[in-house]
Amino acid sequence: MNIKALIYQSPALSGDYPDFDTTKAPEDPFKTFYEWFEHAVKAGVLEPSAFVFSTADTEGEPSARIVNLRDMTPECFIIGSNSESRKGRDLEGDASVAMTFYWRETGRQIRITGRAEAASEEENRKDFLHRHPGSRALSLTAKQSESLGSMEELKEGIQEAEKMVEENPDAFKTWTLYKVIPSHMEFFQARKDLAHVRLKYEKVDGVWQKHLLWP
Ligand SMILES: Cc1cc2nc3c(=O)[nH]c(=O)nc-3n(C[C@H](O)[C@H](O)[C@H](O)COP(=O)(O)O)c2cc1C
Repeated sequence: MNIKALIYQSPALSGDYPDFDTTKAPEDPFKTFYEWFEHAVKAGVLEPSAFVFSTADTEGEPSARIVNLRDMTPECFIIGSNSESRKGRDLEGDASVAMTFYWRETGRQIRITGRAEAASEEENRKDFLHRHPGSRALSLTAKQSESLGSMEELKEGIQEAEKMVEENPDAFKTWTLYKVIPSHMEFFQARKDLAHVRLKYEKVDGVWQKHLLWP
């Protein structure tokens, strides 16, 4: 097994990348995020809403996984998950999070750090009811990240939950929206000549400031 050889067979950062003119970047990083997201959708980036969501427990033990962005407001990014999962438990003890998007097709990375807050019960209930019945049933099994004995056990759990959703569509337990309020956002545009462009926004005294970073 020679993984190094395989790695060298797959060239990194070799696409036909768009320009990122930082002199025209908006003052508000949420606007930059929206522009980049819209560009990703138009450029045919696969699953642009999937990103790495990192948390840590109270001992500082890190943990990261892919989740989907569900929405964005002028102040926050919104994800949905199970409050009893590892990330849910981490967030109860330490609200610090990192979000990392990588869009291979456009050579773009976005890094966001900030704090996550759980939405109100009413917001969670509304969002839960908008979900696909299958996703609703899965989240009602409410055991995300616990050990699973077999795939049969999962199927039975889902069937039971489907019944529960049918009988009481208002039933929701642990489905939680988390709002990430960012303090830092960095936009990285890869370039073939390796003069990658990095623009970092930082919130200082409530005002976004931006500056370039060495690649
Ligand atoms: C493409 C993709 C999208 C996912 N989206 C979500 C999501 O939006 N919410 C979620 O809780 N888990 C999502 N997952 C599952 C998580 O990666 C993870 O397995 C799960 O949330 C348990 O993580 P935890 O034990 O660290 O809390 C997704 C997985 C993949 C591969």
